[in-house]
This record gives sequence, structure tokens and C-alpha cells, in this order.
Amino acid sequence: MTKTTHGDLLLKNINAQAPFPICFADLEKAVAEKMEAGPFGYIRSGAGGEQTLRNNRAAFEKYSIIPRFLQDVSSIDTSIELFGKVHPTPLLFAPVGMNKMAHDEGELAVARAADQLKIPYIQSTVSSYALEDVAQTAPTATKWFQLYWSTNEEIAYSMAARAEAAGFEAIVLTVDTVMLGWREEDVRNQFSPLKLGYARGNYMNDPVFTASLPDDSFESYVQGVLQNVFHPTLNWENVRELKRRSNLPILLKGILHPEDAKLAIENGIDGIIVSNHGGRQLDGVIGSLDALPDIVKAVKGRIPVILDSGVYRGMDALKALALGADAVAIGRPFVYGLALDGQQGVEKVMANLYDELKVSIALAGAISIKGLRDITLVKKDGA
Ligand SMILES: Cc1cc2nc3c(=O)[nH]c(=O)nc-3n(C[C@H](O)[C@H](O)[C@H](O)COP(=O)(O)O)c2cc1C
Ligand SMILES: O=C(O)C(=O)c1ccccc1
Repeated sequence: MTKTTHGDLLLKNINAQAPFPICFADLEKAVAEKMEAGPFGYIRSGAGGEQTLRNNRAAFEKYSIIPRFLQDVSSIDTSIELFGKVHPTPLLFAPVGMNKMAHDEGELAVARAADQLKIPYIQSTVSSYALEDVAQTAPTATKWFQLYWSTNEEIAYSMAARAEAAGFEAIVLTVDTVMLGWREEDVRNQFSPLKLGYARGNYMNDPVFTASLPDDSFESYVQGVLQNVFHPTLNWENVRELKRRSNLPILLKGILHPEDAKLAIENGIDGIIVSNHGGRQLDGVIGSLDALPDIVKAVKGRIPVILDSGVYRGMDALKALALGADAVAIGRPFVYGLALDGQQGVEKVMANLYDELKVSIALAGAISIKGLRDITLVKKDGA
């Protein structure tokens, strides 16, 4: 239970300290001024004409809440349970690769922030630091490993096994990035973090991967990553085999169609992440919040449904939870916090998101995450 009676959730941001950007737009502006065009454009942009990037935000803006009052909201419970473990907030860190682009301490800083905040951390396959180093620097954090399938399947199994051995508690298989989306900003800026070697953390010390290289030159590593990280052959049989080989819960990330959600359950999957990869993969795709209700209906509470893509404030998280998500994952906001102020920046961004969520739950007239499902929402297009 969290007390909401101190009245300082907002006001602690109004003090003598150096000001920190309070919302996503301010964050993005500050990072744009600080970072070079290449890495900033890589993080900010969406695929194609960025229709999906806009759809993500537009989906949240369609919903409004009709709040209830006079029901004592002095104490609220923001905890959730996932795979038998209780977490104090319904937030997660979405897997974001190559964090050295944003800060030298990269994933290490983010994982320490996750440990501090008690928010589960999902580490990317293409991270700048190895999963073993992340586990060591954030030993008590809840850590999940995001797996990109590999052209050489044995590399995928090897990474999944390493994650399990290092204490990661779930595997998140991303299904929407079997090849890179059509990202025009990166062409404009002539920028590829993959080619610059930012994604080598988990590959460099993978015994199966390194054994597959002709030599240990930088060029061989980069070529090896490029050859393996894109994997258009991925199919349901691979999913079943991964499930057979792992003892951990397995989630599929990037599900947008209710039929795929049903297939995930039929194939023994333990959870799904409704996501369009932050608008970075197929442009013209449905906003992830717009995809949520039909998926929640299809899943019928059998496995947890997590949502990401466009959750930029506490109120966005509230709307997703009210529409039936069990938790939400945050991508770009924490990366911007990392770019501005390392671990501290990540903590500030996530703490503000959480504080706004708490204020919003109470002001909407709910006292728990499950209770949010009973609040009244209206949708602009009348549906
Ligand atoms: C720079 C960047 C790198 C990302 N790398 C990965 C990744 O390695 N694996 C993955 O599954 N998703 C990756 N994503 C997608 C995020 O997990 C998440 O789906 C997305 O950022 C959510 O949208 P948001 O940024 O609007 O919160 C990445 C996103 C960004 C912005
Ligand atoms: O940039 C991304 O969104 C991403 O997920 C990715 C996927 C493969 C290689 C590098 C990054």
C-alpha cells in the first residue's frame, strides 16, 4: 500500500534543485540538444513516414476518463503479480538495445536504476554490455532477457541458457523484428549503431557465436552480428522448441493480432507483450493501445498481457491498465533519462511516471491496479 496523503508527489519537483524535464516532450527536446543527430535520430524515429509512431500517441489521446469521487483514496495499492512474483509497480523497462549510444554506462546504469526502483528490467539481446555483467551489477533486480532469434539457432539457445544461468527470470522472444524496419532517418543521417559495434555485448562472449567467426577482428564480430540478428525464417516450430529447451516463462513481444495471441497460448507461451516496437518496424501498423482491447478479449485472463509503445506519462499507463493490460513497459522515456543523467536520469524519469500514475489512480477514483478496470472510459471515435 502506498500513502497518497503527503501531497508532495508533484511538489517535490518544485524545489531548489536543478530542474529536470518533467514530460516526454521536454525530455526529447533536452536530448535533441545534447546528442548527435545520428544516435538521437536512431532512438527517436519511427519507420517509414512515422504513421505508426503517431498512431501510438493518437490512440492514447482518443480515451478520456470519467472519474468517480468521495471514496477515500488516501491509500492505494499499485502492486501487480507476474509469474508468481509481486512487483510494487505495474511498470517495466522495455528491452532497448545498444544503450552505449546514450551513455557510457549503458545497460549497467539502467539495470541499477531498475534494482533501486524495484521495476523489472528486460535486457536486450543487442545490448552494449553482456547479460552476465548486468546480472552482476544489479543482483537483486528482477531481470528478464529479450531474445532475438539467430540465423544459427544454436546461438539463440546459447543466449537463453546463459540468461537462465545468470538469474534472469523470463525470456521475451521478440517476433516483430525478423528484419530491420524501413528507417529513413538513419539513412538521412548515415547512421547504423550495428555497424559501429554497439550491439556486441552479448555476442562477444558467447561461446557458440565466437566459435562461428573466422577470426576475432572487429569486422568479423560486426559481420557475425549482422548475419545472425536478422532471422526471417522464425516460425511457430522455433517457438515450441525454445519452450521445450527452457525452464523459464516465455513471452512473445510484438503481438498485435488477437489470432496470434490465441496461437501463443496454444503453443504454451506464458505471456505476451502487445507492441509495435515503438513504431520502429512496420509503418502503417495499428497503434498498440488500439490493438489491446481485442487481444485482452481473446486472452481471457489466461496469461499476462503487457503493453508498450507510446506510454509516455502516468496517465497513459493508467489508460492501458484500465483497458486490461496487466502491466506496461516503457522504452524511449528511460533512454532519454539515461542520455541526460545516467542512472539518476533513468530513476528520475521512471519515478515521475510512477508518481503521476499514483496521482492519476487516486484522482480517477480507484485504489488498485485491478480496480482501474472498473473506471469509466470514453473513446472519441465513439467505439
Ligand atoms: C533505441 C531503441 C532500441 C530498441 N531495441 C530493442 C531491442 O533490442 N529489442 C526489442 O525487443 N525491442 C527494442 N526496442 C523496442 C522497445 O522494446 C519498445 O517496444 C518500444 O521502445 C516501446 O515504445 P516507446 O519507445 O514508445 O515506449 C527498441 C526501441 C528503441 C527506441
Ligand atoms: O532498433 C531497434 O528497435 C531494434 O530493436 C534492433 C533490432 C536489431 C538490431 C538492432 C536494433
